[in-house]
Amino acid sequence: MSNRTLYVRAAEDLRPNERQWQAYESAGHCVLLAGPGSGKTKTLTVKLARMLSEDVEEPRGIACITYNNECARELETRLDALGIAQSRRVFIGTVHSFSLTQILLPYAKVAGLDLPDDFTVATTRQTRAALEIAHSKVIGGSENPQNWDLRLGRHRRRFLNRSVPEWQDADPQLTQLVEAYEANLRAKGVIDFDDMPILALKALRENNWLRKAIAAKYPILAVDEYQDLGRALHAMVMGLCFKSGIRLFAVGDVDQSIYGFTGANPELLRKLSEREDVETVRLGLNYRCGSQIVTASEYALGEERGYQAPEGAHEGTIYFHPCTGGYSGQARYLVKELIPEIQARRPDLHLGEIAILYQAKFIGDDVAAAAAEHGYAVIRTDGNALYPRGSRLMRWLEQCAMWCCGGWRSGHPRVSRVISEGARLFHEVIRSDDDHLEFQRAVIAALWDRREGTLGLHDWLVALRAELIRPRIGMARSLADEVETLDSFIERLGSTGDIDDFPLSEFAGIGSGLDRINLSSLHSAKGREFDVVILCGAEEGRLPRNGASTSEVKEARRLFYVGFTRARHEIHLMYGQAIPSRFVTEVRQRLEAE
Ligand SMILES: Nc1ncnc2c1ncn2[C@@H]1O[C@H](COP(=O)(O)OP(=O)(O)OP(=O)(O)O)[C@@H](O)[C@H]1O
Repeated sequence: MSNRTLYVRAAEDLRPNERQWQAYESAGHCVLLAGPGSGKTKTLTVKLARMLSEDVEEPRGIACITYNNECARELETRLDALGIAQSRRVFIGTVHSFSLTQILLPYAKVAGLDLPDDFTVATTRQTRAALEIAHSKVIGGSENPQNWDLRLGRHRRRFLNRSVPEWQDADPQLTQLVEAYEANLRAKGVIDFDDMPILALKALRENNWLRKAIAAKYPILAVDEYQDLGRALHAMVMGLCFKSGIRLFAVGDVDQSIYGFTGANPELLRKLSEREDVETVRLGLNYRCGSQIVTASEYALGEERGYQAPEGAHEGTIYFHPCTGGYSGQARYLVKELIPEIQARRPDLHLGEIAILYQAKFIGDDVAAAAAEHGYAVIRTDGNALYPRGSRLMRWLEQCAMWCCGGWRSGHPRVSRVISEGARLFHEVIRSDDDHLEFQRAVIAALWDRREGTLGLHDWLVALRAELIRPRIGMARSLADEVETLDSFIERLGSTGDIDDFPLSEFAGIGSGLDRINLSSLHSAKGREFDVVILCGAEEGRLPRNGASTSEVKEARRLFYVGFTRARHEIHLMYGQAIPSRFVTEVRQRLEAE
């Protein structure tokens, strides 16, 4: 099927929804504002496919930016279904990777950023060391220098323009710490994560030709999850879209803003939508959640938004589970009683359609331990996951594993896909057709001899690292931190590591995810959907936290709302019976009063 047929067919779903169709037909800057499950991402992806085919001529393309690697992963999957993959014409990724790969790596030198020619991305070890040295110089004392990490980041993101007097005056000690820290990084020839958008913005601001160059390559910029993207991206959008002619298609929801602690400000989206030169479209239907869940979601948010389920939608059910025994008691109840009960009631449901969401990773530890004890396979997406689920390198290795464990026979995934994704990952070193051919041969040779699900994952990864990754990584500057992720995972699997080695087939299963329960932090569940959502640890002290300020309580409430609205058919709220979260209590009381 041609790409055009794919998106034209997908667009037919949008046609009955007048407002989705309006956004699909928009010709200028467009901002789509809407609640959970309203089809923002769906409309964005179909519109993107259309714009790529009808509005942008080769070799020009489209850049699509989203909040984190998880969201980028979701977008890539959805665009893939429309026949669109990352390519020279299509950028899909975070604002950090856009800044690094589209602005800093190609243009840092000519843009006068004063970075060493061969700068790379700092590893965690390097950033920690740089902070330690800066701390001993500027602050001193016996406290842990890493305690300053959050404040340091916030200060850097707050002052995107350092030529204002407040940069020196607002908090002189913190400014000195930032300057010493950055000087230490530069002395090592590296930049860190926060540097990426900050330096990219600086380069764009100071070089009109650079804005034109980006506009020439990407005449259209799409942004998903705008409410969480922070001030640097907003400033880039202002410059690129409203001064340099790039057309904007942005989607977001102020009520789902959950990254205030990193400096995101939902007001920026509101302001954008109020501009006269922007067509703002608001969607009102929630296609994801059953009608009861849609109604209750407004109780969860504590605001009336008037969202509705489409006519004929299923009802959906909200369950309350007061528990005893702390988080481990909730985890035991969950795997011993609740999940078996759901499986008995709905024998056709894949475990991959169930998500257990929580606010803190240590709750995930309890759930993971209980699940392991009862023989449930899980996929974790939180700070204690085996490896960061958003890692592009690990994701590619998962695909390689799927190919070795049967994909070579079934075509899921196809070898051409494994090769093209790998080539994109190593795009800095695979430049010519010959490079590509050589890479293709190396991938096939490395995987062909290892098509056996019972192989130990540790040795399999060590071999692929040696044959495919190490020979290319030296020149792939954008992948330095990814390799650190792989190295530390291999170390953890090794004989002195803290996790037992496991068979390749299990690793491949992580890639496909069908028969594994999803364990995820509430933050990482953003943008995703599941048939059954179990929100555990929904209690006072945790959601919201003890001592939370008014704005933190509001953000905790939005986080609860995001978790609540991931569910299609069932949402289960689980909490210590003596201390249900005030948000749970409100949902319950308002449902009882109906
Ligand atoms: N017009 C439509 N007709 C039928 N289903 C739709 C339509 N629009 C969206 N959907 C379905 O609704 C669900 C939610 O869509 P999507 O994930 O795009 O919403 P969203 O607004 O991005 O959600 P969130 O903000 O909660 O992440 C998806 O399963 C999608 O396929």
